[in-house]
Amino acid sequence: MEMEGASLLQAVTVTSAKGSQRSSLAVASRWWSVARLWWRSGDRRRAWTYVGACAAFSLANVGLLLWISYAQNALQSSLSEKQADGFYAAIRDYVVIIIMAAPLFALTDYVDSCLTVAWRRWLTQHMLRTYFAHHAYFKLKLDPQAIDNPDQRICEDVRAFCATSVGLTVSIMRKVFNGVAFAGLLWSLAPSLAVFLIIYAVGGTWITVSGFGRRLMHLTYSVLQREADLRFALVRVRENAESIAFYSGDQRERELAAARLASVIATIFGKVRWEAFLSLWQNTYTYATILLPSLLLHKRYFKGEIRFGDISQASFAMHTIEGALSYIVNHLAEISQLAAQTDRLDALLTTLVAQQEGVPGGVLRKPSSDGSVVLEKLTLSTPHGELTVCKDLSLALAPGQSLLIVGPSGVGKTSLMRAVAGLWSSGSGAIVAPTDMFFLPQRPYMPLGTLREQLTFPDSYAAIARSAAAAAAAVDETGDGAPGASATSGGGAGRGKRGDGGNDSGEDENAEQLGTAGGGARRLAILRATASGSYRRAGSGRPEGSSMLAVGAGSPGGSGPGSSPAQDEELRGLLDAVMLPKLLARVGGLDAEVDWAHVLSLGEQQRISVARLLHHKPAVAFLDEATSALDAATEQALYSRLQEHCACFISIAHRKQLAAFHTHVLEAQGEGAWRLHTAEDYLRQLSE
Ligand SMILES: Nc1ncnc2c1ncn2[C@@H]1O[C@H](COP(=O)(O)OP(=O)(O)OP(=O)(O)O)[C@@H](O)[C@H]1O
Repeated sequence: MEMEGASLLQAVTVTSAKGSQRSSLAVASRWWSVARLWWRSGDRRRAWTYVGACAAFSLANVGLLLWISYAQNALQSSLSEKQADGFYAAIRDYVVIIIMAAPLFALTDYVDSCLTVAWRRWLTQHMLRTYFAHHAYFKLKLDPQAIDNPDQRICEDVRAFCATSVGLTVSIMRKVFNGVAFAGLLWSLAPSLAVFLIIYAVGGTWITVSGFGRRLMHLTYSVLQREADLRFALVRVRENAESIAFYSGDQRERELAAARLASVIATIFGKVRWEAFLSLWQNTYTYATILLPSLLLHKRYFKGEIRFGDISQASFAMHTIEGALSYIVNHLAEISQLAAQTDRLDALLTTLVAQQEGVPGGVLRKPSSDGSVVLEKLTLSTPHGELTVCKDLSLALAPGQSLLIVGPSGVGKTSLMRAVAGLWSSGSGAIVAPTDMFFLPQRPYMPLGTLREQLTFPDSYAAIARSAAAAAAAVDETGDGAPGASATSGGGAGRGKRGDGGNDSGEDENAEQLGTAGGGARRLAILRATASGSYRRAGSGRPEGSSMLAVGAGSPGGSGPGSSPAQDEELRGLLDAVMLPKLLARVGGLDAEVDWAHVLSLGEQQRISVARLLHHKPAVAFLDEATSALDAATEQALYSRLQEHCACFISIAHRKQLAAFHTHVLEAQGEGAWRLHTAEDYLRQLSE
């Protein structure tokens, strides 16, 4: 089916002006490069089954049409010749045709819709896998000019691409079948009509493509882009509602949305004007041939060479073939729409794949076998090289040691962390680090979900369920439910398992890097909430659990997805540890779901982030001003917890007194230079 689609678009080039040839061919090849992903994937059997069913129903449709044309011929001829027997026979045929046509047409539409939905599901899943692999969603943001609105491309453009592709390719397939089936019939009745039709359709297609094709495609692309920009402006308002309200930025944001709406409307009006011209041309083109069969055949009819019904059958055949040959003329708007959607999807996929392959060279990353973090002659710059963050920086941090990074705002402290996390790699030198690291970014991220999911983020849902199962099993074994009795593999191994667990998913074709950044290395898991409220997924993984803190019982807790008494106890303990013991009662338990980013204060969000860190217990923890919104006493209490539970941690902070909780201090000197102190030396210098 997609072959016909490609050849349709290629056919545009045959009849198009020289200038637009390359672009039509390029569109066809881009369409094919997106379409073939499914046809060649592990799901290709389903794809080809649907295509086979579509082809079978299309053939049945053509057979029925041919039958209708003969029944109509018989009906009209018998009427004009006053033959009652012939008339009743034709009526009988018509009744049978109608009885067969109703279910056939319904089934045809059903199979087309199934094909569209199955394709959309696969392509969206593929896009999501690619988008979330190797932090691609983050890297896209580094060059916002490259790809606009990836979210709209993944949701809306994929949906429209599949629907339009199926609609066009299936109807092209039917037109081809119709054209072939009726060509012989028309040739036998009126060869001159057949020759005329071919010339007419070729000329009409050429005028349509060269006059309207590129212009409409460009306008369609612009409409899609501007509509996505408008939606994005409104999403940003929703996400930043409180800040905008504090600034009283209502007027400014409304003006921005209104300006974007104006841009959408102006582009749509431009498109509508061109569509009106196109419609004028299409109508003229179609109606000009309405009388042609009668004009060409009436003399033969008057001479008695053909029957009356032959004229209407020739007319039917002519319009069927004309519909097939003039497909591009009559469907240019949809083809332009498909070309624009194809462009947007192909550009997104190409960019995502290029990001996965990475830029050759740059900072080298090596795994650390002993849990130490080592920078070897690290020279790091911003992604496009505007600024050098550090030059030839070397340091080694062994397990048991900790580092505080200090320096003025904008000097490059977070950038160093980005490099260790693998988010930035422009520069030279090497970074040796364990895979088991956990990063707390400057702005806490509160995902959608329950309090339980806030505390265990970024564990996949599957990992949460496994963790709960493991904890429950441990409770069963010991019989006392004490959290210390649950699996104690530790957060480090835990995150390794989280990655492994993802490999169980048969859906996942692209292996994703194991977790280096806390918020990013989350495997896609296909889940269903079972009737009992627990989660299940295909395949099984090793149990994962990490209960680590002494806990107090009695605070309210839920029994939602993935929960177990032991895990609930562990999570309550975490809340106590970060000094949020009353939160459970306030929000209604571990399985309460609220808009956390807006309900919790920034300091509370930061404490939830630290609880996540304690839950995961990584080999190395990174805190980027992760306690900046807390009062000094709470901050110090949290750092004391961190010292107890983390073998190695690296912090960025502006409060220099935090050096007391670290063994070393890395101080920015400016111009890419850094100086390493022991914490004691640094504190002594501060007090002097
Ligand atoms: N994606 C980017 N492209 C280009 N420059 C960037 C990018 N991200 C950050 N920068 C620049 O790199 C420099 C270092 O940024 P970074 O976030 O590391 O500073 P910082 O020392 O952590 O600052 P602060 O203490 O204010 O958080 C800044 O001048 C910043 O504007």
